[in-house]
This record gives sequence, C-alpha cells and structure tokens, in this order.
Amino acid sequence: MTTPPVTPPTTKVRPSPSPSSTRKVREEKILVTVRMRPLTPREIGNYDLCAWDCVDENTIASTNLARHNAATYTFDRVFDPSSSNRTVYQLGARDVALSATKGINATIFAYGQTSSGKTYTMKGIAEKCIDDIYAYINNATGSSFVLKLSAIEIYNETVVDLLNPDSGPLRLLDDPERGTVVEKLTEEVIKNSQHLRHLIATCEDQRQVGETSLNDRSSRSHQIIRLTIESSLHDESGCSKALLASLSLVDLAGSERAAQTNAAGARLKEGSHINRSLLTLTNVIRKLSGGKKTGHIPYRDSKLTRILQSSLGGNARTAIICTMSPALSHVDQSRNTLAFATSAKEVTNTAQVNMVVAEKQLVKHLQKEVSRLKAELLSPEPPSSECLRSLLLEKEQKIQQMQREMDELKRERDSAQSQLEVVRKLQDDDGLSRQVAKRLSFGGETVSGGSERKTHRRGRQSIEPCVLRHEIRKLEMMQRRLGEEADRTLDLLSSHTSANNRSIEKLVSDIKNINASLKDNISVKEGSGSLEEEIGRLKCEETASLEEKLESVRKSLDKLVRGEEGCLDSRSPLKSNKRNNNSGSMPNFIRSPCLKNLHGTENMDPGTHNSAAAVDTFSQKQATPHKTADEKATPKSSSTSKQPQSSVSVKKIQMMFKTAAEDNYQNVKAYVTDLKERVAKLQYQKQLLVCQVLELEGKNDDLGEQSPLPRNLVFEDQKNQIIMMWHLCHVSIIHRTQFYMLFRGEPADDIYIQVELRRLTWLEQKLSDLGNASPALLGDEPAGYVTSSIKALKQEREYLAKRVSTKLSADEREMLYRRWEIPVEGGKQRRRLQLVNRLWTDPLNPSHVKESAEIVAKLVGFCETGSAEMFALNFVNPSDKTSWMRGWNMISNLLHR
Ligand SMILES: Nc1ncnc2c1ncn2[C@@H]1O[C@H](COP(=O)(O)OP(=O)(O)OP(=O)(O)O)[C@@H](O)[C@H]1O
Repeated sequence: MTTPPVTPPTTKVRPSPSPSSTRKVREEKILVTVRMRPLTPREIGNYDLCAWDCVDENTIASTNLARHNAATYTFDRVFDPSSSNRTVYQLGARDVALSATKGINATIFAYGQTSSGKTYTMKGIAEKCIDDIYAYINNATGSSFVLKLSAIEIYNETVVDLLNPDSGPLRLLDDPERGTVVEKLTEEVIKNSQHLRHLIATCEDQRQVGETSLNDRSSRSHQIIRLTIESSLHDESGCSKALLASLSLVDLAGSERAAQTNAAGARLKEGSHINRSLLTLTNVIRKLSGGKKTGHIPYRDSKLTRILQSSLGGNARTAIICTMSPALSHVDQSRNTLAFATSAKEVTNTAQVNMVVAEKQLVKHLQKEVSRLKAELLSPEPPSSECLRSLLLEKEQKIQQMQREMDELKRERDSAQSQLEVVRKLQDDDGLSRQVAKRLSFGGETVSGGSERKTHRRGRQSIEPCVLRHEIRKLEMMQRRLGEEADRTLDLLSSHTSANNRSIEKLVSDIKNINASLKDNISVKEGSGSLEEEIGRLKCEETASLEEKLESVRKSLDKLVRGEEGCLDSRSPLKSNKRNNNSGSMPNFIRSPCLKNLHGTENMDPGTHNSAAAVDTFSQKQATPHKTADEKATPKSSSTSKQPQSSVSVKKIQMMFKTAAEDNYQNVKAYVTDLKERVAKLQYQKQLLVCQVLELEGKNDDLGEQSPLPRNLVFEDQKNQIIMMWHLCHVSIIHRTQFYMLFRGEPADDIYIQVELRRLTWLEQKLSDLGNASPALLGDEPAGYVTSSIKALKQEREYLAKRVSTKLSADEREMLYRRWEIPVEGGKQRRRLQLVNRLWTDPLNPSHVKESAEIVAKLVGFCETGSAEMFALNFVNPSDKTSWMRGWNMISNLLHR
C-alpha cells in the first residue's frame, strides 16, 4: 500500500497566525485507562496471589488484602487480564491516535512498573495505529499526506537517535515556534505502511541491543516514536492549506524508579540511580492535576517532560495506559501506578487543530494585520467613557476576587494555627501525646521517605536518632530557603515601587529579621549534639516566632493590598461612594506606579514639590496616631485636588491600569500564596517530627511498661504481620509451623516475636532493595537470593509430600484431599504433592494458616514443646548466601533428627 501523491513541502510551513477565535481549542481531560496483565508463569510458580480484581469496566479493587489496606479506583476504562491488545487499542487509544490525521497532536503513553506489560501493550498499539492511519489515508480523497518518523530513546538523561544511533547524544533546543526540538534528529519520510513497520521494528531492535549490552537498560529508558502527519488541501489559487500534527507513542521506563525516588526524597541513598525524567513526569502530572496551569510546572527539569511538554496539559490529546501486575508481591508498585493514574485523570489538555499556511499566504496575512494595527494607532478617537467604565469594572472584580482569596488564605492559616495549638496541648499531656504520635507517624507521610515507608506499613520499627537529626537539619535548610525566597520576591516587589515607601521598608526589615533568626538556627554545627539536645531544641524552637514574623509580613501585604484597592477606588466612579473611608488613604507600592505616572513632568502640578515627597508626607500623616485639629479639619478635597487627575489623558490612565496594577496584583498574590504554602508545609512537617520524637521518647521511657493496647490485640496484629512476611519472603513452611505452634502470645514470647518481626522486616526490605536496584530481576529472572529461597521451599514441600503417606492414615489423607479439594486424577504421588503445595499459600486466611500449621506439624512430628531458642536467628546480609541460608539448615537438621 502506498501513500497517495506525496507533496514535498515547497515552501516553509509555519503555524497559522490566524486569530485564535478562528481556531477551535478543545479542552479535555487525559484519557486514563488501566491494564492488568495475567500472572506470569514465574509468579504462579512462586505461589503469588492476585491482589486486584477488575470489578467492572471502570473499576479496579484490591482483593486478598487486609481491610485497612483495601482500596477501589475508577478510571475511564479498566482492562482485565483477558483483554487483548485490540480491545485496549480500540477503547483506550484509537480515538486519540486518529486525531493526528485531523491536525491534532496526539500522544499515547504506557506507564507502569517494570515487567507490567508496557512494551507488550505499546507494540500492540503501534501495530493497530499503522493499520488505522493507512486505512484513513487511503479513504481520504482530495488530500495528500506526508508522513515522517523519528524515534528517540532517553537513557540517563541522554537522548539517542534510534534511527541513527551512531550520531551520539543529541541536544535539545528551544524553538520559538515549535517548542523543544531535538537537534539533528533523523526524520525519515515514510513511503508506505511496510516501510513504517520496518522502521519501527528497527527502533525496537536498537533498543534490544541496548538491553543486552547494558543489562536492564530497556526498563530504565524511555522510548518515544513520533509520527508526523502533514495533510495538504490545494485550492484553485495554487495556495495550499495544510494540517500538521504528530502522534507520539511513548514507552516509559519502569515506574518503580519514580516511586523509589519519591519515597526516599532528599534522603536518597548514595549510589542509587535517579531517573530524573520519570520523577519529573510524576511531579508535572501531580502539579497539573491540582488544576495549576499558571504556576510553575517543572517541565524543564527533565528531557522527557521538555520533549513531551505539549502532551502534558498543552496542545495535544493524550491517552495514558497504566499497566500493572496483579501479583500480591507487587502490590505496593501497583498502588503507586494507580495513584499516578488517579492524578493523571485530572489533567486537562487544550488541543487545537494545527493549521499551517504557505509562506506567500503568511506574508499576505501579516501585511493585512500590520495595516489594521497602523490604522488603529493613528485613530485619534479616545477610548469612550463606556470603555473606561468597563475596564474599571473589570479591575474592581479582580480586586474583589483577590480579597476573597486573601480571606480564604487567612482562614486556612488560622485553621493550621489552631491545629498546631492542639498538637502543642497534646504534647503537654503525656498519655494523649503518644496516641497522637502513633496516629500521625503511622498514618500519614513523614518528612522523609524510604525507610519510614516501612515504618508506616509495619508500624513496628523504631526511628534512629541520626535519622531524626537529619530530618531536623532538612527542616532548617527548608526554612533557610524560605527566607531566601522571601528576599528575592521582595526585591522583585520593591523594583515596582518608589524607594521611599515605608510599607516596603518595613516588609524588608521583617523579612531580614526572619532570615537572621533562621540563620541563627542553622548555625548549629551539622552532626553535633545528642538526640536529646535536638529534641529540646526542636521543642523550644521558635515556630511561633517564625509565624509571628510571617504574620507581620502578611499584615504588611494586607495593607498593601488594601492600599491598592484604595488606589483604584479613588478613581472609580462606581465604588468611591461605598468605600471612601479607606480610599486613597494609604501610600503603597501598588499605588506608586500610578503616582509616578500621574506626577510625570508634563502633568506636574506646580504646587506639588515632587511625587516622592508627596508620598512621604502622606505616609507620615498615616503613621501619626493622633491628628491635630487642623489636620482633621483639612478638607479631603484639598489633598485630592493636588492630584493631577483631571489633566491626565485617558490613554495614560489606561496604561496605568494595564501595567502597574496588574503586575502588582499578581506579585502580591503569588507572594502571599507561596508564603502560606511553605509555612503550612513546614508546620505540618514539624508536627510529624515532634510526634515521632515523642513516640521515640515514649518507647525509650516505657520499654517494659504495659502496652496501651490489650496484649492479645497486639499479638494478633504482630502475628498477622509475621505470617504475611513469611509469605513474601518465601520462608520455610516448617519454620513457620514451628513458630506458629510455639508462640501463642505469652509474655515470655515477646522477645521471640520481636526478633522474628525485625528479622523479617529487615529481610523483606533487603529483598525489595535488591529487586528495586535491578528491576529486571523482578520480571522473569528473579534475584538469585529469592531463587535459592524458592528452590529450598520447593524441596521442602517435596520432602513433606513424601511424608504424607507415612505420617497420615489413609482416612486422614482422604479427609484432607476432600477438604482441600485435591482432584482424584493424577495418581497418589501427585495428589500428595498437590496437598502439600497448597499449604501456607493464603496468608490472609487465619483458618487456612491454622490448618496448614497443624498438617505440617503432623507431617514433621512437631509437638508444642519445642525449644524457643532455635528461633534466635541472626541478621545477616542476603549477599552472603551461605550464612543467609543457615536458618534453613537449622530447620532441615530438625527434620533429620
Ligand atoms: N497483557 C498481557 N498478556 C500476556 N502477557 C503479557 C501481558 N503484558 C505483559 N505480558 C508479558 O509480561 C512480560 C513483561 O512484559 P513487558 O516486557 O511488556 O513489560 P514492561 O513493562 O515493558 O517491562 P520493562 O519496563 O522492564 O521494559 C513479557 O513476557 C510479556 O509478554
């Protein structure tokens, strides 16, 4: 199949400069779907359970999880493991992909942890896209199409041309018209669909070569295949009109890296690799999903987000297919994927048809536009009073809206303050404070990430003093940054105003004070001081003082904003009656530009000395608490009469509103919002930290004291955690059985339970670190340590299966086969193995666990009077395989007694 007449671009094409009203802008949310792949043979072999269920075509829910971990998510579409690539394409990508044939940019992403099926899905999507695009082209009459393909891979923030890998790393350039472009990127003109398929396969191969030469490179690199479609329509005059759009197919790196980086935050372990692009992608999505499009979106923080900027909240239609494994062992990663998908659902794009015109047409259009503007400029007609009135009205509305936002911010701040008060009070009350500490430190996110993540989940690990010290340092750093930021913002504000403004001076000195006090705090030497000192310092730290200072800054800002209102009010025919008490009564930086304009030389009132002096006198009056009778008697009109209002041209007033007021509103608003956000964040983090410190103190003080929870509840909770971790770490089922039978929650068992919990938590962390450090190992090639463990578990099951015939009577065997639904087919040996293979496979089902333990105990001949000391296992590094397996040897020795 060949493309109909290809028209090589004879003239350079540019985006159409036609007025926006003639270009249709389409606002729509990103299409977000989730695809759950089947369990892999490896996962099945590891007795992994399904942790998720596709409840209906939009909903996915956790299953097999404890109730407090249960969750339900809804998306535009959810694809269960039986869904084919065709279904996923048709319902999750087709509509978006085909937009590219109609001049609208389109992007399809696959996001998910490694081995969740991203590449599998994107290959299917690419295939189906090619079919559909060529079907469309073949049916379109009167148009000609030019298709071009480019492909890149981003690995370690290096961009490589997949169509010309020898070209080495490529640079990104900022093109004023096209946005970010990859310099010297090969773009192949496509001859036909076979050619396109061949080129895409070449890119895949290229990626595969990378994979073999550098281990798990594919799971760490992002691949972007971009198909550019230009469709041209020729009219009789010979001018051509064209639509130009691109379809980007993006296969992202395994998302566990983003999650890992997020979790660890600034405390990321040395040496671990950060995939900046993925982290930035999640940040960008998170910010955009908060409805922020005007604030700073960190597109420029990574190459991936720079290249795909238009696809994330910009001029494109976007579909994201989130892929996930159903396995219980990947439940955390799947949750991260679903959280990402949930954020992505909220992102809105503004796609539009990209019209391009030939140069001749463009020149014509621009000439017309120039003449129109010239005519407008030469027009002597001043703006009508109606026009002025509407301008004022608009400004007034802006002010009111800003006022409402300020009130809202104040309310939020007050509520944050009262929460802080509550926490402080709770600190005074020992008993209560510990409960709060528990709730806060186990329930929510802490300042730090990585290791605390486990603490939250298990709720059992203590926090190391050095960790807390580090957290405190981090808070201090953040405080310092806040101060610096405030300084910078203030400089910016000051640049808009007259130098003699007292309010600004006060603001400057307030912020300098804050900075000085912050620097004092930071002057404590890094690493010095004990934890107690840190806690003492933290407790008596002047949060309140920082707050007071910021409050003072805020008040200054409030004054400025009120002054701004006055500035406008004094000129507003609509508002001056309502608010003439305040109007024009405050010298301020918002007003200053107005005054500057008004007191310009051509409009200078001969009776006025100069504008700065006028402002100064005015501010002095304001500062004087008791006015003299004369001053009071001074008619208001006399001061306002000095304003050269009447002599100012309408155009100047317009200019004044357009520039000075607008700039100042935005600056004040952004500044206040930023301060508020940062203070709230710091307060929250401090609360968490204080609570953690309290908890630590409580643990240290009360070691041996009675737990606030009844013993049996604590034991049940710990037992369930242990059982789940046995399962996740593939621990010997004989070990599980003996432990389960021996320890029933007596006070003397505590130490063994604590040791087992710590051992398993550590082991699980270690295994997950190993897996995260080398994501390919989580796929079809699990880590050697895990493999050894699983192998040992299998051997143990085979061993136990042999004992079924000797240790159980025929009746007992039959009864068990019936109870455990072991099919009759397959012979005795097979049935025995099937029975044993089912033991200890459902950690969340207490009766299953109990029965499993009873059967294993019977098979091995355990009685409940075993020696507890055998459980004093060592903490060894799994890299030391032999010592790590020693626990196994102990168990197998038991078997051969
Ligand atoms: N929907 C599915 N149905 C059947 N098998 C699947 C499905 N999705 C993925 N697989 C299989 O799972 C394995 C991993 O898939 P794939 O390589 O696509 O994962 P990935 O997310 O791209 O991994 P990586 O990030 O490491 O590149 C492959 O063997 C693939 O064939």
